[in-house]
Amino acid sequence: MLLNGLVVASYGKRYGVELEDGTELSCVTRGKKTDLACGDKVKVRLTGPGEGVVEQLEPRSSLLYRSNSFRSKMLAANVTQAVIVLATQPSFYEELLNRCLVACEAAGVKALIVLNKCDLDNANEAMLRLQDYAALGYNIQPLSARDNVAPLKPWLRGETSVLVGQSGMGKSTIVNALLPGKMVRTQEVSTVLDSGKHTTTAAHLYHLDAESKLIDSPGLQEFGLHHLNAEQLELAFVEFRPYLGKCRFNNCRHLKEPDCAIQAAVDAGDILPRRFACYQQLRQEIP
Ligand SMILES: Nc1nc2c(ncn2[C@@H]2O[C@H](COP(=O)(O)OP(=O)(O)OP(=O)(O)O)[C@@H](O)[C@H]2O)c(=O)[nH]1
Ligand SMILES: [Zn+2]
Repeated sequence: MLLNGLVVASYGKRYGVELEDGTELSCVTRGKKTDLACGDKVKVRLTGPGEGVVEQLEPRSSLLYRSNSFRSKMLAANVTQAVIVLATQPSFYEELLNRCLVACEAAGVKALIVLNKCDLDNANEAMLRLQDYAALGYNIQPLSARDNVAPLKPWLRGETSVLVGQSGMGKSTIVNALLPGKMVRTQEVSTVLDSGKHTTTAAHLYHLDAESKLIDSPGLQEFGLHHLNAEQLELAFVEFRPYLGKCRFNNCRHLKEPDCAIQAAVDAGDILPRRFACYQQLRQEIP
């Protein structure tokens, strides 16, 4: 008999799968397949007490992943929104923010930018840096998760959100504040220590309420986008869209080609040079 399940934890080769009655099974996949992500809907077969095997994967409404030339890593499936966590200190890498935004656009997932640690005194300066992203249409929520996580809650209602961000930005603090009493990350460290593994490979899905889910993913240091093709990449820069198809060459890469409409928009001040530079760097990573 096959049971409906939701992947709520991913530890490399093992998955935590929650059944409809709320119980959680420790599951493996058939053969060498390890292509499941937190948020995946699956069908499982019980193999023993608390154990099962994943037999089927349901179609996904979205899949967020990152990749370099060697491998790709799925971050979360069936999410409606990514919450990109930045902080006033340590200062965030704008390139990583852009890579996250591009991944969201390519996956058809909304992006919310959270600027955490706004209690620190360089908050205004950091908010100013983000105004350019507000102008592009992205929502930005200032936060001081250590003091009060309430301003984040309305954004999460009714959504399946994945938290992404560099280490040290405050993701654990946010998750713990949203799920008081669970001490989520701390608990994870101790269970994983037993197996001698690092915590950083595990992602977890939590129910905030009946309609809202939150997936906590390990801290990112890099965000490769090797899985995108040239067309997906240019479309993922939202401000490029009005100019696409207007270059002299219809296969223009917007790198050094003459009569490039994107370059012209940069020169006219309609596209930010920082975003254009980021595009060019990503474009060079694509064959
Ligand atoms: N001032 C201030 N510090 C905060 C805030 N939120 C988190 N911190 C601190 O920032 C540091 C990093 O926070 P974490 O929540 O561990 O960061 P993280 O993003 O989960 O990091 P990883 O676990 O490495 O992914 C800790 O010392 C927190 O106490 C905040 O709103 N204000
Ligand atoms: Zn061009």
